[in-house]
Amino acid sequence: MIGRLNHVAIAVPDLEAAMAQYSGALGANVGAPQDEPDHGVTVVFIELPNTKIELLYPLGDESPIRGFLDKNPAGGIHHVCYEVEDIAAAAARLTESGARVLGNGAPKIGAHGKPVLFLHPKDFNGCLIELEEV
Ligand SMILES: CC[C@H](C(=O)O)C(=O)SCCNC(=O)CCNC(=O)[C@H](O)C(C)(C)COP(=O)(O)OP(=O)(O)OC[C@H]1O[C@@H](n2cnc3c(N)ncnc32)[C@H](O)[C@@H]1OP(=O)(O)O
Ligand SMILES: [Co+2]
Repeated sequence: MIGRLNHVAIAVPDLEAAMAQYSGALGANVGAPQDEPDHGVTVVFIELPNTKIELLYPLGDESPIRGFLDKNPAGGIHHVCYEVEDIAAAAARLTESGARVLGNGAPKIGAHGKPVLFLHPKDFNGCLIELEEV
């Protein structure tokens, strides 16, 4: 069911500083900040030859990553995103297996304009998983 690794997301306490590190010290191709108010984050994508890095910074008072940054003030790996062909079928299979699909269970449109959903980290070895339909 899960396919390619679409991105690895890193929550950062200072978006500009993280962008400068990736473009400067790491010499990577860093995109422009993208506000995603429906998700409570500002994202920056860094294109790599085989996947992407997604820098995450809180947007608004209700950001779902605020708690993560409170616990990890220097930042940290926040989630991994796997691609799936059929997100509804994936959600049904995962729910059937006893995994928790976060939110109201319905996919939202993510940063790439595709449906995404999230699985509770406690159900997957402490790893927050995002699925993106491609
Ligand atoms: C524009 C979309 C973009 C895209 O790629 O398209 C995105 O990726 S948007 C990314 C931001 N959105 C989300 O992360 C939505 C899903 N996340 C959530 O609903 C919450 O973050 C949640 C429920 C995973 C955690 O919320 P919160 O931290 O407020 O709750 P708790 O403190 O109760 O956490 C419960 C438990 O989980 C541990 N935790 C929290 N976040 C993570 C994490 N990223 N990775 C691993 N573990 C995590 C937290 O420490 C708690 O553990 P405990 O042992 O009980 O203390
Ligand atoms: Co993501």
